[in-house]
Amino acid sequence: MRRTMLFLPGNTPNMLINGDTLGADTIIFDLEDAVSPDEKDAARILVRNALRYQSYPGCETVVRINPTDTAFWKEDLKAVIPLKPDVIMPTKVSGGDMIREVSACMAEVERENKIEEGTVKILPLIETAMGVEKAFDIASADARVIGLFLGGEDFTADLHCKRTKEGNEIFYARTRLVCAARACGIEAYDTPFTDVEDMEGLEKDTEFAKSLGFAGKAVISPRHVDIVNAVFSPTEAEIAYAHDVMDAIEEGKRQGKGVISLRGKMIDAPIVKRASQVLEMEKAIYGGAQYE
Ligand SMILES: CC(=O)SCCNC(=O)CCNC(=O)[C@H](O)C(C)(C)COP(=O)(O)OP(=O)(O)OC[C@H]1O[C@@H](n2cnc3c(N)ncnc32)[C@H](O)[C@@H]1OP(=O)(O)O
Ligand SMILES: O=C([O-])CC(=O)C(=O)O
Ligand SMILES: [Mg+2]
Repeated sequence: MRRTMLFLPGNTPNMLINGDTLGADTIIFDLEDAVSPDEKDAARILVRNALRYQSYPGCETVVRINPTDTAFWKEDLKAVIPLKPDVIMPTKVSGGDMIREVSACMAEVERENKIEEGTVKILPLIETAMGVEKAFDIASADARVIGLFLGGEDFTADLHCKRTKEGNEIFYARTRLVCAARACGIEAYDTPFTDVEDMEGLEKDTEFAKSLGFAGKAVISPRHVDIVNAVFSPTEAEIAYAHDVMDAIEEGKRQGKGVISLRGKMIDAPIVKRASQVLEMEKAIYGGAQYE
C-alpha cells in the first residue's frame, strides 16, 4: 500500500529524522533534484546514516538516485544499497535498458555486501517524453520493478509546455503510465501537487488521479499527507458495499447463480473483483475487517 509517498530532501537532517512520524506510507530520501550538485556528497552520507541509525517502522523507504548520465548515480547506489532501503528510484528513465543497467549495478553491490540479489526493488521515475512513450518497456524491463512513478515537472519541461493545476498537459502521460503498469501487474503512482497552501486544489487533483487508476501519489509536504491518504482509502460506505457484494455472491453461489442482483444492480465477476480490492485495502489499513 503506497497511498502517500513523501519526499524528504537528502540534505535536511531535521526532515530525515522525523520521516516516519508524518503519516506517509512511503518516504523517499532524495539525492536528486532537491539536492544541489555541491551538496551531493553530504546528502549521500546523511541518507546513509539515516538508514543506518534511524528506524522507520511502518514506512517503506525509497532512495531517489541521480540519473545514469551523471557522475553521481553509482556512488549513490554504493552508499545506500548496503543499508537495504526497500526501493531505489532511478530518475529520468527513458527505457528498459536504463533499468537493466541500474539493476546490474545494484546486483553487484548486493553481492559485495552479501545481500541476496534482487532484495532491493526499483520504482522508475518517468519524467521525459521518451520515458512516457517507453512506459511498457520500462515496466517490463526487470523483476525488481514494482511500479511506475510519474514526474510531471520535468515531463512538462521536456514537452516545452507549462505545468498547470488543471493538468491537461499531463493527461496522456498519466493514462499511459497507468495502462503500462497494470499491463505488467504493477501499480502507477502520481506526480506531486506542488502548491503547499492549496488544499482544495490538492484534493481535486488527487481525486482525479485516483479516478484514472493511480494507486497513490507523491507529496512534497507533510501537510498534504492526510488529504492524499484519505482520497486513496476506501470510504466506510465503499467498504460496507464491498462486504454486501461478497455476502450476495456467496448467497448466489448457494443458489447456483453466477450473476445476481443487489439493490437492483447486477453483480458479476468484475464487480466482485473490485469489491475484493476494497476489502484488501480495508485489511491493509485497519489490519482486518473494520465494518461487517
Ligand atoms: C519536482 C520534484 O523533484 S519534487 C521532489 C523534490 N522536492 C522535494 O523533496 C521538496 C520537499 N519539500 C520541501 O522541501 C518543503 O516542503 C518546501 C520547500 C516545498 C516548503 O517548505 P516550507 O515552506 O518550510 O514548508 P512548511 O512551512 O510547510 O514546513 C513546516 C514544517 O514541515 C517540515 N517539512 C516541510 N516539508 C517537509 C518534507 N518534505 N518532509 C519532512 N518535513 C517537511 C518543515 O521542516 C517544517 O518543520 P518545522 O516546523 O519543524 O520547522
Ligand atoms: O518525482 C516527482 O514526482 C517530481 C519530479 O521529479 C518531477 O516532477 O520532475
Ligand atoms: Mg524530476
